[in-house]
Order: sequence, then structure tokens, then C-alpha cells
Amino acid sequence: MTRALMQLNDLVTHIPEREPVWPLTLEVRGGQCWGILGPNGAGKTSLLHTLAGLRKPRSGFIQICEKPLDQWSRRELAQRLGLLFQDHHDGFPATVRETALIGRHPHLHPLAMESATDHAQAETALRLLGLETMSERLVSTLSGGERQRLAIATLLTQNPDLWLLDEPTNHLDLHHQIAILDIISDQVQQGRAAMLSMHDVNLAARYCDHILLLYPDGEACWGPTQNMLEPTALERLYQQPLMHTVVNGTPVFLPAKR
Ligand SMILES: Nc1ncnc2c1ncn2[C@@H]1O[C@H](COP(=O)(O)OP(=O)(O)OP(=O)(O)O)[C@@H](O)[C@H]1O
Repeated sequence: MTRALMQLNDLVTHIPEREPVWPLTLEVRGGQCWGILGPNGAGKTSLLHTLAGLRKPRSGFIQICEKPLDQWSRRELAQRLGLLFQDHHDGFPATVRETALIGRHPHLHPLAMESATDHAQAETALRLLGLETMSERLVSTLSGGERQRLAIATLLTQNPDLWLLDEPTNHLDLHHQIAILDIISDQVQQGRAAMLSMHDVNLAARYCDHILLLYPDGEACWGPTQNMLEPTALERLYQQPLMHTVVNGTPVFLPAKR
């Protein structure tokens, strides 16, 4: 059995002014890809930020690689866990290459310069994301989709075992959505684990082997994808009637028109 990279024990995300919600008790193992589905405001981002140690849970606890989350230093944690934010803000003026190289910082001594190997890892990641011709461009000149690809290239450069991704297909055209999800799948097949919040149920059905459903009233349920993508459960989740079919063995859902 593959190792548990993350364990949640009775975890309740702290969402201000919300009644206590369903506690989460689950394990994310190497080789697993978890999709988090839920309507706007259900708490997907809050959960991912809690799992990354950026906000305190209301109750319960989280273990990363079998050690409590709060016992890792930020640096040690960043060697194991990477978070893709939903929105990217420019900090200081930086080029595409410099930004991708930031992914190596958790692995470097605080005073060390990046080595040729670090540069090579950043170059490889930029190439994989189709950004190699833009490496000298300022990040502020990139389109929304290019910035999203750069954020994923930076995560690849960081090379964590556990990938937490908040809407990784945001801003991306169809080709790049699939390219990104294929990259995440490759990482998972190499024994890493991914947890991604998504709004596209059909992509979740194709790429995720486990699903966590977060309902707006705080209810949650989770399990293997084939058990979770039930049309009635999804209609209740999104308060939206759905049409449902199966294509090449994969369920496909379409919103029904009124
Ligand atoms: N700091 C805060 N203070 C008050 N309410 C907050 C705060 N942070 C988040 N919330 C609320 O918590 C709820 C969950 O927000 P969150 O961003 O986690 O939802 P989400 O499922 O990721 O939504 P979306 O699909 O729209 O991205 C929302 O109702 C949001 O307004």
C-alpha cells in the first residue's frame, strides 16, 4: 500500500459565521488524485488553505507525511507540499524564469544561489508548460492563462510530493486544461498525490480517482469517484438539474435547461 501523504482527523475548516460543519476524516495517499467539488462559497479554498497551513482549522488536526502539520517548519513543509492559489498577484517585478526558480527556494540554503541543476529544473518546467520562449518576459506582461501555466511550472520546479491546487484549470483554454491535468496525472502516477478544487464535474470524472463533495450547508461526503458522481447527489450539490450519459465508460453531465 502506498504511503499516506496527508491525514485529516475530524477536521473542521474555520469559516467565519458558519455553523460547525461535517468533520473530515480521510487519508490522501501517494498515487491518488482527489477532486474537491462544491458550489461557490462551499469552502473549497478555505479547506485547501487550511491543509496548506495558511489558516487554522476550527477543530481537528492534519498530518503531513505522518507528522502534525504545525510541527513542520514552513521551509520543510514547502519541500513536501505545494499550493496553487486561485488568484495570482504580482509581488515585485520578476521575469518568467525568475518566478519559476522561486520553486527551488525551499530546497536551497537561505544564502545559497540557485545551482545549474535548479536552473535546469526551472527550464524543464517552463518547456513542459510551453513557456520557454517567454522566460525573459516580465510576469506582468503575461495573459491570465500564461500566468496560470507559470504558477504550475513553479510548482513543478518546487517538486512537492503533495500538490494542492485551487481551480488549476482557471483561465485555461481547452487544450491547456487537458495539458495541465495530464501533467498532474503524470505526477500522481509517479507516486505523488494531488487534491484539486474544480468546477468541471466532467474533468473531475476523467482525472480524479477520489472525490470530496462539499455542500453549502457544511455537509461533506467523500470516496472513490465511481461511488461519488451520482446524478442526484450532484443535482443537490449544485441545485441544478442535470442530464447524464456515459461516454467510453466515463460519466458525462450536462446542465439541463429550464
Ligand atoms: N476571512 C473571511 N471572513 C469572512 N468570510 C469568509 C472569509 N474567508 C472566506 N469566507 C467565506 O467562507 C465561505 C467559503 O469561501 P471559499 O472561498 O472557501 O469558498 P469556495 O468553495 O472556494 O468558493 P468559490 O467556488 O467561489 O471559489 C464563503 O462564503 C466566503 O465568503
